[in-house]
Amino acid sequence: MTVYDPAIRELAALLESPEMKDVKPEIREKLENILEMSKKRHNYADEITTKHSDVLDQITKETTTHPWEEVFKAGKTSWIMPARMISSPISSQFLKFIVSMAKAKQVLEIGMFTGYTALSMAEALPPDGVVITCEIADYLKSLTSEFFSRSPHGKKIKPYFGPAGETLETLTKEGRLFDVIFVDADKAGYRGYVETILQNGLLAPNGIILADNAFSDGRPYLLPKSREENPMNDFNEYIANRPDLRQVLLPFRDGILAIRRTSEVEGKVD
Ligand SMILES: C[S@@+](CC[C@H](N)C(=O)[O-])C[C@H]1O[C@@H](n2cnc3c(N)ncnc32)[C@H](O)[C@@H]1O
Repeated sequence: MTVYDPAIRELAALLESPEMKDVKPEIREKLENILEMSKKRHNYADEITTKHSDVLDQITKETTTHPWEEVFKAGKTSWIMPARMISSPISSQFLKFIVSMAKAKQVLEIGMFTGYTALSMAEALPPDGVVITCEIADYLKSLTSEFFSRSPHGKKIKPYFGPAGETLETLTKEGRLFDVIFVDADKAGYRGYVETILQNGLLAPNGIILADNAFSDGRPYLLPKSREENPMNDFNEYIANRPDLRQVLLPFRDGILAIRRTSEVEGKVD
């Protein structure tokens, strides 16, 4: 289980630390209970949320067991891709809700990895719907193509390989318009991606942008707020300070910042 809340990680570390040896047993027990309650809350959300499809389950398991370190050592990737980058059943279900509620036909994803969220969103689209997903790592071409071939929804997914900034320019030239945009790639790139999306008119009327990892493991509210050291805070504040946008930070897992145009959120009166 990935723990995203730094307060819980701190508590777990404290319980393992030598400082605990002088602490009264009843206090230790209370602290252990607090940690347990947090795990139970997390597990309860997983239990109650609708389970993901069999193919998404296979992708999750095979991503976890994939030999990422060997692949890197063989020079096939430029870094050891951490399996923990894959999203969870809760995020999968949430994305499916948004795509279906938006009656989306055109979806854009920035950051495909092993295709878990791309396939999740494809599962919620009508037969003529499309998920365009951007990915920089060529190694993932054959892996994801094989994963997508296992699902009837896989044919709705069109991966574009290369740096996402360049792909956004290509998509602009192609005259694309997206109803739902899920941003889940390099954190330092988020601000530029969203600026390009809005400036180049890639977001359809009534469209929504969802930016994953808005909490970035606690960095935005725990680290100094400079742009270089804290790109996720820089992005979150940039969005929060734009009067033409409305946003809500959904505090589940590592946080998702949902963004819409102000004119499409604020109601009118006669
Ligand atoms: C967090 S993972 C995406 C996880 C995926 N959305 C999921 O939930 O299963 C981020 C991915 O973005 C890719 N990436 C990083 N920088 C990128 C860039 N500049 N352009 C395109 N893709 C990039 C990485 O290679 C990685 O596969």
